[in-house]
Amino acid sequence: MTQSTTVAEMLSAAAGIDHELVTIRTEGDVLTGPLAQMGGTGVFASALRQGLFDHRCDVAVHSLKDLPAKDLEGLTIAAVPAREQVRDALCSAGDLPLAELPAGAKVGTGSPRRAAQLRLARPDLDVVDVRGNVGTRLARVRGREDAAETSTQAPDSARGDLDAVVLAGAGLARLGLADHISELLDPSVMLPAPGQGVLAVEVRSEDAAGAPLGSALTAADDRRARLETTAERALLARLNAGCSAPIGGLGRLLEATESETGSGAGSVLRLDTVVCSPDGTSAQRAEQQVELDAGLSAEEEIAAAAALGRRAAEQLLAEDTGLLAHVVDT
Ligand SMILES: NCc1[nH]cc(CCC(=O)O)c1CC(=O)O
Repeated sequence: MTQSTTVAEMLSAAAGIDHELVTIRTEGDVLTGPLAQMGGTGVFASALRQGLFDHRCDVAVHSLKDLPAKDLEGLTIAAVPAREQVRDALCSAGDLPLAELPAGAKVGTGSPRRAAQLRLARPDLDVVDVRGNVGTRLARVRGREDAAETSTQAPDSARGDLDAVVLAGAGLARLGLADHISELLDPSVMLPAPGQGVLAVEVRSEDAAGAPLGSALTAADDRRARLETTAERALLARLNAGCSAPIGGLGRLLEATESETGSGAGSVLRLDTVVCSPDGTSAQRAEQQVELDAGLSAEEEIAAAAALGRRAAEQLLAEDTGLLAHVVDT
């Protein structure tokens, strides 16, 4: 609701039109139990997409990370606004960083990707499955019991029973809860999910260009976020993996002045990836980059970003350590 309000206000101001917020409950909101066992991708996205097809709404606002990596006929991701905080955040009792959590500390996450990387970094931790919205998860941390929204008070048994939780920094930032962050985890320790921290504004394809929304959508699209997430999602698509797979991927656009290639005025798009065994005992990594020539058109840049994601996937598949077979349908 917070994300959708932000996007609705931005689009309606840019297009000079009114808007109405349409609330759609998704399976991901309603079903309980581990997210990883909910039958794969789309638990947050499918109901919103049906709302577009049914004309119950004209614009759907997703967390890009929750959208299946393959395009859906008839719908277009017409805008990818600028990325929020991309890192995962540790929220701990006493504000301890990950390295200083006591041995055996109970750390909550519902994400196989976060669980596996936590175990890789700290095999001694007790990683606990948690669900619920951000406030409910924060309230599981000792000393942060008051973080739960009053409307969603969890039972006492599920409050203050953990030493820490790991949540997306972006979600905390968007909800004004960033002061609960004890440490933003470095991507060398915890690679975020492909698409993390980025919203996807989806419309029926025939509405993507032209009045009244076309130019407002174009203005809302951020080149950096578009390129980085195109590479990240191409990785997932090529691996046939969804957001519940223990796979991290982070694209980074390094502008000409920051990139170390020293050639031309182009920028460099870099993609770091990790595939983890679900138990967090092993991991496979691939790093790839591509130079984006200053003369490329927007379409050519996007095609190069998608090729980068596929190349990283091919590298992971070629190395064939046996790990991928456990986490995706290859
Ligand atoms: N899977 C749920 C989900 N989808 C997007 C976010 C966070 C916001 C974002 O990454 O944009 C979250 C919650 C979380 O991961 O803690």
